[in-house]
Amino acid sequence: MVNDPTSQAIVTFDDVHLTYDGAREVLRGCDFTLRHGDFRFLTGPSGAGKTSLLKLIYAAHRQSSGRVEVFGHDLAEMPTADMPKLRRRIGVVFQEFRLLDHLTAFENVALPMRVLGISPNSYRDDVVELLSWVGLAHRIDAPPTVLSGGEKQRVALARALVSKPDLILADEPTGNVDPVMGEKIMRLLLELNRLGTAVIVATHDLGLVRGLKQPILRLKDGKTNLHAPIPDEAAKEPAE
Ligand SMILES: Nc1ncnc2c1ncn2[C@@H]1O[C@H](COP(=O)(O)OP(=O)(O)OP(=O)(O)O)[C@@H](O)[C@H]1O
Repeated sequence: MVNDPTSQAIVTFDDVHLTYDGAREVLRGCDFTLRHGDFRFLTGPSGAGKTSLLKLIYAAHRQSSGRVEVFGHDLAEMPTADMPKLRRRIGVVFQEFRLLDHLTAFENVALPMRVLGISPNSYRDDVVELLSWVGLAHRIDAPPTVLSGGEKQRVALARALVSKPDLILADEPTGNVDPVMGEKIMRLLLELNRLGTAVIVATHDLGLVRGLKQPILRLKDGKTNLHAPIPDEAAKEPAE
């Protein structure tokens, strides 16, 4: 098993607690491991802490106690100067998109590559292909200000994928799109996962989760529990 990439932990949570403003404890002892090639749906009621958990992995928040390791690094020990390097390996699709209004859709998707100083010749085709794939070939020169919520969401998804990250964190990536596009986005994430990318998708949409046959990390009462995939015929959330 030495150097077996499938055994590599990408994310490890060890008794992780998170309290906002010293008052409400959102996470109350989360323990889980995400390994190379894993796909997990992260489910739980609104306000359960799904976005907060993803933000801890991305080092956008710091846990109150416990240990968060990403790519083998203890984030509490990691110098701030090393954070950009870690984040480059993570593709994020957060609910608030964070697109730049003065750039076109193409430029927004290309931005992570530009920031890395990569020559446009080596990513231009990938950006065009990704935008076509998410159904936005005709909007390539449009700024976010003229795009719908669903279109912005798809630009954000393309931007998260362009650098071919080792880990994708997607927060409700199908929240603003119609069911056909939602299914297409999920199939793309599954395909990337099959190619080796670890993926966590936070979602309320149990209709989408059902039938995709992926394990579920259920967040309830501040704790995570791993569940088997929901079978096609079942529409309910997994029982505790
Ligand atoms: N920066 C913050 N400061 C204070 N409280 C916060 C902050 N971010 C989130 N919260 C609170 O933490 C709780 C969990 O929020 P979070 O967004 O992580 O839940 P969620 O499961 O992603 O919810 P949803 O499914 O509605 O998006 C909520 O009660 C929220 O109000």
